[in-house]
Amino acid sequence: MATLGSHEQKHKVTVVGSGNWGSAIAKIVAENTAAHPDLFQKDVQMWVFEEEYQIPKGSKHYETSSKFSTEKHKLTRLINHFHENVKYLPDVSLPSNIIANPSLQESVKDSTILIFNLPHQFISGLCDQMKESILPYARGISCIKGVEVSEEDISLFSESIGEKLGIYVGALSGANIANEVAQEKFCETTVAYDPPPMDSRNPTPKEGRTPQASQLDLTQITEHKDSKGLTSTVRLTAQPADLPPLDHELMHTLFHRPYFHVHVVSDVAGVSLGGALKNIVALAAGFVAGLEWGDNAKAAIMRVGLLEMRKFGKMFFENSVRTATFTEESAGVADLITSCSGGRNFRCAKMSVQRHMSIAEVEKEELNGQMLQGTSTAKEVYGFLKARGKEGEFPLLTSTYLILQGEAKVEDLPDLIAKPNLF
Ligand SMILES: NC(=O)c1ccc[n+]([C@@H]2O[C@H](COP(=O)([O-])OP(=O)(O)OC[C@H]3O[C@@H](n4cnc5c(N)ncnc54)[C@H](O)[C@@H]3O)[C@@H](O)[C@H]2O)c1
Ligand SMILES: O=P(O)(O)OC[C@H](O)CO
Repeated sequence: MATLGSHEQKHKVTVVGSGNWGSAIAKIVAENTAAHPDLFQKDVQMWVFEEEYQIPKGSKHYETSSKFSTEKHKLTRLINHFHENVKYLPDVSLPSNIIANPSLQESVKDSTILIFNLPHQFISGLCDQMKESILPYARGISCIKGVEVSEEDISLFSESIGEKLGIYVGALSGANIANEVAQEKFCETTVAYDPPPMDSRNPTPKEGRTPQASQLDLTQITEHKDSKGLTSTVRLTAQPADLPPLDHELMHTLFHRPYFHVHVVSDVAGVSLGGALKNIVALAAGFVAGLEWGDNAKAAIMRVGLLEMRKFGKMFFENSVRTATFTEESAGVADLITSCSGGRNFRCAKMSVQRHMSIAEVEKEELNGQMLQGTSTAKEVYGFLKARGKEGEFPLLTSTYLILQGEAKVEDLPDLIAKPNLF
């Protein structure tokens, strides 16, 4: 338990996102804010992308609550009434101090800790919508497993969210299938948090805002090495001294549970890349499982996949990534193993081969609104590699994308990964 002394102010926590993992993480942090009233405000805001939902026949609430089972209701209303995310994390009780909120601006207001947890394709637009509503000294953690890619560049979501919002953002990733975590089955995770040091001798007001006097003193330009090793200047606002310091110990206190063991590290690039790239490898593992090639074939895919993940980190994030993260942390090899065993990417890829259906059709049929991240990440990473003529150096990542596109066959995977020059 953290003993951080007594502080006048407490951290307010918001989870931006309420899907399968968003709801499970909200459960964890709400348990911890309730357990540590010296550090945190008890209530946790959870921003919900509002939709109408009808309790399905067969669900336990269908029999007991006729008011809600006969027609559609707003998902926020259902979550706050039943203390359960009936659509995205059904049959798991959520603590009553989680407040489902359909207003993004309202839910992030006054929060000192923002946890970003939603499918990666939506985050950029949401940052624009919340920019003016957040505290300048908020800090963030991205639980998003993906990378932001264009043909010109690749960046970590922690960094791109941080740049858009003008705050520091770390990352959380690990071998964490949400349903298992929510049922409080033991697992580990990795939190990466490494904010640039603030120099209290050099305060600089933040442009474009009208800061209050206390903020004026705390905002400054600080030198920072980004995940590509480039030194840039960032404007950061220090948190007020009467808030508990947001350091590794506090991060541990916020996320650690008896069933959810947290290791806090500084390698944001390694933790983020592990979470993003393993989703592509899990698709490939699902493809060979769909052909019933057995565990040895899957192990071969995972071995090659892990090597390509490490190589990708070395090649494009050489100055920041700690390659041992891929083999030593939950966010690396452990996540790869669990994702290639029971993850959604693995399961849907396997079903697509078995049923001779596209993976998008399987996703729609099986996931009830949850979203695969591997398919879009495979496309984005392929585009990035191809623009650099590097696709042959990552034969597994490349062939997985070509299989998704119908341009290669699963049966050819052994040859494709053995002879990279085929690309
Ligand atoms: N589910 C898991 O087991 C798991 C575990 C660890 C990490 N992750 C990662 O966590 C992240 C979030 O995944 P998840 O499982 O919570 O999501 P999910 O797959 O359950 O996605 C559904 C969510 O997307 C939201 N959504 C739909 N349309 C939207 C829109 N237009 N704008 C904003 N939101 C919209 C829905 O409201 C819902 O909350 C992903 O990066 C994923 O890879 C997932
Ligand atoms: O279900 P997936 O494939 O999105 O994977 C879930 C988690 O990332 C596993 O750690």
